[in-house]
Amino acid sequence: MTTPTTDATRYYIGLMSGTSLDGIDAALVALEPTSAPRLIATHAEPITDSLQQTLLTLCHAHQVSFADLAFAEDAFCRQQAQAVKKLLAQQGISATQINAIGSHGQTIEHAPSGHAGGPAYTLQLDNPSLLAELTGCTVVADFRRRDLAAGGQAAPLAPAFHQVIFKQENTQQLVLNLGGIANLTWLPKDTTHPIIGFDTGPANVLLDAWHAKHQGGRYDNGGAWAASGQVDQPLLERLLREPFFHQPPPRSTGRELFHLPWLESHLNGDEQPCDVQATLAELTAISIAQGSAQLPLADQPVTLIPCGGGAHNPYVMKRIADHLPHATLASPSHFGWPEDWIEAGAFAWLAHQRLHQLPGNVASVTGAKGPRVLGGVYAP
Ligand SMILES: Nc1ncnc2c1ncn2[C@@H]1O[C@H](COP(=O)(O)OP(=O)(O)OP(=O)(O)O)[C@@H](O)[C@H]1O
Ligand SMILES: CC(=O)N[C@H]1[C@@H]2OC[C@@H](O2)[C@@H](O)[C@@H]1O[C@H](C)C(=O)O
Repeated sequence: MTTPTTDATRYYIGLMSGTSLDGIDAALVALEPTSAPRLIATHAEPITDSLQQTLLTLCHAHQVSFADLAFAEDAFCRQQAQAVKKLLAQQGISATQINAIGSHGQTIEHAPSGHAGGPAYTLQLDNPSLLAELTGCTVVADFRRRDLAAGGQAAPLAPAFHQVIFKQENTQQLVLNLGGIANLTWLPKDTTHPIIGFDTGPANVLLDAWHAKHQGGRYDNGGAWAASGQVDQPLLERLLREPFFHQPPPRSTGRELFHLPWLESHLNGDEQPCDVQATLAELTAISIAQGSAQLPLADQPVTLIPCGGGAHNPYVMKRIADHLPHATLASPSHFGWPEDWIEAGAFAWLAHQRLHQLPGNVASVTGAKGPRVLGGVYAP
């Protein structure tokens, strides 16, 4: 992360806070006309327990007051600004050297097929006007809704960036993001096939929630608790009946489907908690394997690039590797992108795409009618 920059270097900051609600990731990225995006520096701003609770409540609320929404948005935006300021201070860079911040915002609800017959929507809590004011930087935000307006799922958006940073000639690659939700990006060997990418289902969102309920703390470190349990096969089969797992791509999902009450509605009540955790790890692995089986050429050798916080969970990674015997693992760090910084990096790159009037989506991934320039620009 210390490669020298040149005069033509353009700095962007990507801000991402995902479904795990664990923190705001800020990535400083150098984008030069002739080379691949480079990660220069990073800062993770933890989301305080109280803001995490507020956001969780919003995600699962049936009714929300405007005042609560405004309170959460303001608190979230101020933590984003903190993240930017710390990143800049750490690098001795001024706001004027930043071309733009790409702000994903916090997804509160994602309903790409609408709800109860209503219009499709995806809702990210974000206040790009305030962020521009607090940081003095141009902010690009609202990346998902243009893809949705063009008939797409609005997610996942990272596949375009995966192609930019990972693509190698004559190699079939599968990028796996193990966040709250897991998603796959298939980068085909040749250009006769389009890129495919989709959410496969829950990953840490359920593992974290079940662990918090029974063990406390934010996550099952290393998957040790899951490893102490036995997979409950009948429970696994009941969970796998969920129609989302059987949908063809394009598909995307979130906390609105995969939450603790969803899990609890499938329990008999006599399960050992550690066995449920082992079953959730297995559900993550099997739904990824089933997703990969939906891809063309799925049984041929493939390079699997694991990203996201779940890549730090050796138990889940072992279960995935066992279900994908044709895959050879390659660390994203070999490509200059450590696993925890790819999504934030993607939003820096998406901001650059927006400022240059270039498309941010991949229509073959999201199902949109075509490539679209994503996001709105907020001047400093
Ligand atoms: N050492 C570890 N052991 C087990 N799990 C871990 C470890 N480190 C991180 N994780 C998991 O990774 C999660 C954070 O992952 P990440 O930051 O990729 O999620 P996210 O970006 O919020 O999700 P999404 O990609 O769905 O938006 C934590 O909540 C935890 O479940
Ligand atoms: C609606 C939404 O916020 N979706 C997230 C979530 O987290 C992982 C997965 O579900 C992916 O679809 C997406 O995020 C990444 C950054 C994406 O758009 O590629």
